Amino acid sequence: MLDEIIDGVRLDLAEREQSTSIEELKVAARQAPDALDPMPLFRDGGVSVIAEVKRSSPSKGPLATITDPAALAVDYAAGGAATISVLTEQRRFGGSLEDLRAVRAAVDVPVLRKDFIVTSYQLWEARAAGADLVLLIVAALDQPQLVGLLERAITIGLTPLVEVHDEDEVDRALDAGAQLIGVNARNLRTLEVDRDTFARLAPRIPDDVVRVAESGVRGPHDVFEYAKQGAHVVLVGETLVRGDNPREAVADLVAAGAHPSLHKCENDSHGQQKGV
Ligand SMILES: O=P(O)(O)OC[C@@H](O)[C@@H](O)c1c[nH]c2ccccc12
Repeated sequence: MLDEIIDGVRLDLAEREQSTSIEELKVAARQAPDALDPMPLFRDGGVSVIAEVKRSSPSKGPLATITDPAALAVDYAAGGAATISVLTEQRRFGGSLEDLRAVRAAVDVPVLRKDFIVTSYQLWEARAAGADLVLLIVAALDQPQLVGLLERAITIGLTPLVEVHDEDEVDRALDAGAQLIGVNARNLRTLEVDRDTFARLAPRIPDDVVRVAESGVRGPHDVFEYAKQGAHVVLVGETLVRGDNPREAVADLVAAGAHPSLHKCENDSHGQQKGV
């Protein structure tokens, strides 16, 4: 599935490159407000929630009718989301840069461009649209591409969230210098979710790196479990867009990640709970 998605992404990209030059994007990026840094909040005890604006998925088709992505993002932020993720991939996820711009204009928290990034043109697009973070998927990139895009993202002022799904990808992310690593429970090749992925890979990620547990979070219980396994951040899409009160749903997830028994001083060096 990943290769097909990326083929589509490249076709759409070629079209946008026809209408907007990278120079134009650089001008727009310089005019954008300074990027926000999400890292201090992510490192700040408790478990932060990244709430995602997600219209469709390749595995499930349409998830929800989101008529107003900005209003949804405002609800997420009111519920305590530390960052809003916006899917901008069009063909399989039904997203757009328009959604990203609308969300950016509506909230004060950092915004993540969630897409299949393969060229620096997309990084400039993200910054020009007001994004603060970008996703870089290790499985979609060879090592020189990953290193190049990661360094370029940082130069542009973007915080890269580097996504991994197995041991080898964790090592590649660390070698590239990633400071923010997302473990995706969903295998993007088969689209299957395995919630044990995070627990397996987390011990490989050093404590000074921020660990994000991505995908398959059904509710507060999963946040609590991921927190016990050493997650600093959880990224949640489907559960939030399908529910009927996104503000409360985010607040419940935030509360689960702030549970007193998860307090940092009770954690050992891998963030695993001691004796509880
Ligand atoms: O809807 P879920 O299962 O809560 O998952 C959210 C997010 O992790 C998922 O959308 C995602 C993770 N990595 C991606 C890469 C591309 C597109 C989408 C994703």
